[in-house]
Amino acid sequence: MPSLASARYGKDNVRVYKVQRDAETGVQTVTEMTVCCLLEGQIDTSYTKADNSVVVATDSIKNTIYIKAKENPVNPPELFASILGAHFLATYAHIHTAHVKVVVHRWTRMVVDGKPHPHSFLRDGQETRTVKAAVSRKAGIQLRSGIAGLTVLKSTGSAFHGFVRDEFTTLPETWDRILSTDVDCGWTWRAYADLAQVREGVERFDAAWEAAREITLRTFAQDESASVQNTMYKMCELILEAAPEVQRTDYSLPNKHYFELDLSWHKGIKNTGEDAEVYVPQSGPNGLIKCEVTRS
Ligand SMILES: O=c1[nH]c(=O)c2[nH]c(=O)[nH]c2[nH]1
Repeated sequence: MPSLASARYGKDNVRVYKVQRDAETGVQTVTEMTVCCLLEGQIDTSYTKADNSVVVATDSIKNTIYIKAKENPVNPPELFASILGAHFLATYAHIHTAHVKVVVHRWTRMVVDGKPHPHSFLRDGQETRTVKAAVSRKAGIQLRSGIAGLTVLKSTGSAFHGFVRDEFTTLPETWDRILSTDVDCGWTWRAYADLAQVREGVERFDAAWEAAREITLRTFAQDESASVQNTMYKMCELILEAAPEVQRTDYSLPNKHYFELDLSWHKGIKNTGEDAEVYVPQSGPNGLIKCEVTRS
């Protein structure tokens, strides 16, 4: 006998833009985000018995996202995701969990003639700030904040040697290589009982995002990397140190390989080892290294 093991539904890819205008200074601040909101609860009969009386239409969920963005601050995204999730629980008794994901896209203020421009912005990279909120009657508000799509490269200061060598190994050891990755990292907060607890000390969220970003970039640049594994672990440790309310940190890092190229076939050109200058960036396969670090 089949039974519905789990179910959630809602609207994905809801694109929202909000502007804040400072009447005194004329300075405008913009936020662009993509929101996904999925509901869980007593909705089984909509799947098993064609009972739509338990369905809040995904179109209504989309409308709610716009209304809540108008009524409330959209920054920090942790607060907005919590407000949105809490709304669905407060409004619909049969919904027990709202899963909200907010992806904030970069609009960085332009500097023109050396001055920050009051209303012009540029997209400086595909990096996003992310929040996943699970708002539930049982567990309160669980938040995982993160950074995705932050592409970095260092041209030296990275090694990889001492790994297992056996009959499957062709990779030479290296004491100097290129290291490049698209950073996907996250930090999971202690559970908050309700919206009031999220609001109280709300500045913790921007502070942690700034610290995590700074720690990621500084550690990537300054660490004499023994491996992706070791460098990412150092980043996790530092984020836990910087944000006391964070319980767990995680990284998922592709190792984007740049292969040396033997050009000796052309007039004996030296382009390997110490003479390597022209490399071949690889699109795949790539390493993929992940970890989660918690407080012990
Ligand atoms: O930092 C690395 N970790 C690995 O596990 C690995 N494996 C590999 O082929 N290259 C690398 N680099």
